[in-house]
Amino acid sequence: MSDPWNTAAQDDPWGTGGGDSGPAEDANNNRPGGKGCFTCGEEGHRKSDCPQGGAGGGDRKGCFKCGGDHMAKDCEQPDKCRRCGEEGHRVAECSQEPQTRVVDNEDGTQREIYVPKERTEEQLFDTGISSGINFDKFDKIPVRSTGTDTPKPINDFSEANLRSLLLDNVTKSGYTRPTPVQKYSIPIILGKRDLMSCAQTGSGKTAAFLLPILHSILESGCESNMGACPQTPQAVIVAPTRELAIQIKDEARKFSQGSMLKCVVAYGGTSTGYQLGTLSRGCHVLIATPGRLNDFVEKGKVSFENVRFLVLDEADRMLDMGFMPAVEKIVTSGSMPPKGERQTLMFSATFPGEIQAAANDFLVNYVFLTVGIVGGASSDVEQTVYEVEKFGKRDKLIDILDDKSPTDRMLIFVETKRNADFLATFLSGKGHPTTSIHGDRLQREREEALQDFKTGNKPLLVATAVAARGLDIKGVARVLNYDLPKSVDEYVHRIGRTGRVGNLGKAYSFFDPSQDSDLAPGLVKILSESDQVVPEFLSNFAAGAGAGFAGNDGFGGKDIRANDTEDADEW
Ligand SMILES: Nc1ncnc2c1ncn2[C@@H]1O[C@H](COP(=O)(O)OP(=O)(O)OP(=O)(O)O)[C@@H](O)[C@H]1O
Repeated sequence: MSDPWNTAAQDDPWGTGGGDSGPAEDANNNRPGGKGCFTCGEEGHRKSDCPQGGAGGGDRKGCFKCGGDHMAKDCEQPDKCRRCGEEGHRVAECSQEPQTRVVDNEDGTQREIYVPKERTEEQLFDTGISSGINFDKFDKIPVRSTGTDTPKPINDFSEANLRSLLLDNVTKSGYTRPTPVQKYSIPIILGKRDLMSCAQTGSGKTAAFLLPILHSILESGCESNMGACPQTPQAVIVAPTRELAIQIKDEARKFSQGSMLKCVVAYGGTSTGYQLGTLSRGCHVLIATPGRLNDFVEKGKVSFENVRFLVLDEADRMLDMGFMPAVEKIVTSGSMPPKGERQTLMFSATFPGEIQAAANDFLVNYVFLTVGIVGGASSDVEQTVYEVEKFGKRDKLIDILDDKSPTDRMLIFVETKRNADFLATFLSGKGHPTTSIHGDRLQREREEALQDFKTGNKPLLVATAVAARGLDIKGVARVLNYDLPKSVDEYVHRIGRTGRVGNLGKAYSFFDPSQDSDLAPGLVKILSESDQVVPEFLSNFAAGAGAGFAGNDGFGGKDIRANDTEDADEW
């Protein structure tokens, strides 16, 4: 019988179609362990380039066990498991868990095939941040929705008629009341409407889309789908970074615990074979970064034919210049139901007008929901901006560190990957246990760095923008913009890693006039809107920069549709 998950694939370490770690990881047809061409057994080329023919349609097929001129099934050598290396069974029958391993590349270098560790069910309930002293103030934040026939908000989770299993898990997560974005978004999504939802960082947007989606899928009854190929998830959630995708998957697993529902994550830098193996066991909700998602669709392992919900988390980041082509590819993929047939949901704390215009193409008759100021900073974050020139930054950082308890966690943002490593080494040398996260680190190192930071083993984390969005980490008391970002929206996301769900936090920023003067007007606006002290030097730079700033436009932001006033409710 043919095996759609390719369990006998020659280049498949987990029996599921591949195991490399880059986005196009299975495209190379590398032999296990990198030992030569599959067709002729020679090293130095791939089977697709083999002069004897091969992947390109040639009829010679070298045995993947011994390299001989016959099919593997006719080989006299015993089967050897590609996972544990033992004879007598194949990978599909192996009882050992897949593990991270290092393989040789054709060019003599090595690469790591990373298999992440799954959180246990109990650990899932341990990760969320407990609500803080200002949680009740959330209810005072003005909420506005525009669009026709907008479903009315709920005041309590019980009013949403969610499945009891979900309500139990919400209670087990420590949620007593919905946050404003949850009060409004849950009934809108349950009312089968498209939604563009904008609410401040750390205000519970993840549960706002997960709960109604999980409810709807559970209501319709979820088949196991075990072994089906392609897998046909009912919900696809796209996130801009790997760590955010993992976090959303863990939240989805947490809320659906005790049900048949399968929530699977797919992201780059990790063994595709391992991820496909997980996927092959069934998938109702797929959370993914765009590159890996498109890769799986192209490989025929995922089809969107059953998609009822498409979520773009951090929607503005998903639709900015860098991500737009990948997102368009997902949305226009042949199997994706057209807008109107699927529900499309977008969430972020920032929504610039041009991004709303782009988003318009993906939504139909949508509700535009704003909780507070579009693009506004959380008022629970105390913001301080220092004027510091490039060469004064390190001393100023040490001053700030000396002023904090050594166990307080602080997230330090820098602009370049090189500087992240450099600063982490410098701080470690000064006796401050520090780790770093950025795009040049191996995925295993990235996840280990986050874990070290979360546990407090390394209370300082130096990061590039990769950690700016969505990450929800307990006990982050302070954020420092060692280098300020280029846009004020990115500033809002960065400082939003602290001061979450009603907890208080502090954000420091080093304003270097030679680099950051264009940001001054935007910063002044953000600081003023969130009742922070605006330093005189910053006002002066802002006045000098003139009208260069085109940021948000105050409370409620603006629904870019012409009928902004139609059926507008303000609460
Ligand atoms: N109703 C609630 N009661 C208490 N805690 C909640 C509630 N809803 C969410 N939380 C917790 O609040 C924290 C922040 O939630 P979440 O990460 O969804 O925020 P967000 O709005 O998506 O933030 P960001 O814009 O930074 O991505 C999480 O730890 C979550 O578990």
